[in-house]
Amino acid sequence: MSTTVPDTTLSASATVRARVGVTLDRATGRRAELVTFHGLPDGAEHVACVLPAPRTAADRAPLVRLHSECLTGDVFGSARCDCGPQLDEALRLIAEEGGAVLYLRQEGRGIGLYNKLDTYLLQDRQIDTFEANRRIGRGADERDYSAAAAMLRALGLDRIRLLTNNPDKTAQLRALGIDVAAVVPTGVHLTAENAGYLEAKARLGGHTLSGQRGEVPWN
Ligand SMILES: Nc1nc2c(ncn2[C@@H]2O[C@H](COP(=O)(O)OP(=O)(O)OP(=O)(O)O)[C@@H](O)[C@H]2O)c(=O)[nH]1
Ligand SMILES: [Zn+2]
Repeated sequence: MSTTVPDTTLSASATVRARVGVTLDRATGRRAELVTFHGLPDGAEHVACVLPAPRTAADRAPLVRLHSECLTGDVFGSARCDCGPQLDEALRLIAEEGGAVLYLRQEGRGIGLYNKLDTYLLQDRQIDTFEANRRIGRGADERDYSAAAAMLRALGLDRIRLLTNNPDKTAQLRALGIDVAAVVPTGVHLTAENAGYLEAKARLGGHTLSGQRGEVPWN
């Protein structure tokens, strides 16, 4: 699913507003910093969760996940999608070697929570996840990652390894001047309930769902 690739010349800059220490009891038990920003291009309250590199970590680009908000999956643990397990996986992997999760307030691939829930009603009638967005007059995927690029720059993370199965994230970040040195696939968190959704993402959205671990150099 390719969205509009942003123009690098429009690439916004942001600065760090606050760094707040927290312990991530649910996912890892590790200390982390929640970072807020001034000047994000879309005005949304995106937040970065930064985990320091353990002393033993190899000297390589930090691991980063762009996680789009999914209240149903992340908070309630809905099995309609794979977001909750992906977030926990990202926090675990990033705690092991250092890096950041950017928690992006892009609920429903950018259409918002109520609209996403409306599309769930359509999906209950066998309409796929992308077509359901279109049926309510919205884009299949309305996300752009300009704010994410600005956050990475403000954190000094210009060169990263990106944890994703979504090629659009990599393409957009690169167009915005972030050096994505490698792509690390996320696991495939398949359930009976999310099988159709994952199949549509692979077939229509170009997501790689090999289930393979191991990073792919990006060039
Ligand atoms: N509109 C819509 N949004 C959904 C649906 N299921 C999950 N989402 C949203 O999709 C976003 C997660 O995007 P995904 O495409 O699953 O994954 P991704 O983050 O783009 O890609 P990965 O990095 O590989 O995980 C979150 O904002 C979810 O709220 C759905 O059926 N319809
Ligand atoms: Zn989800």
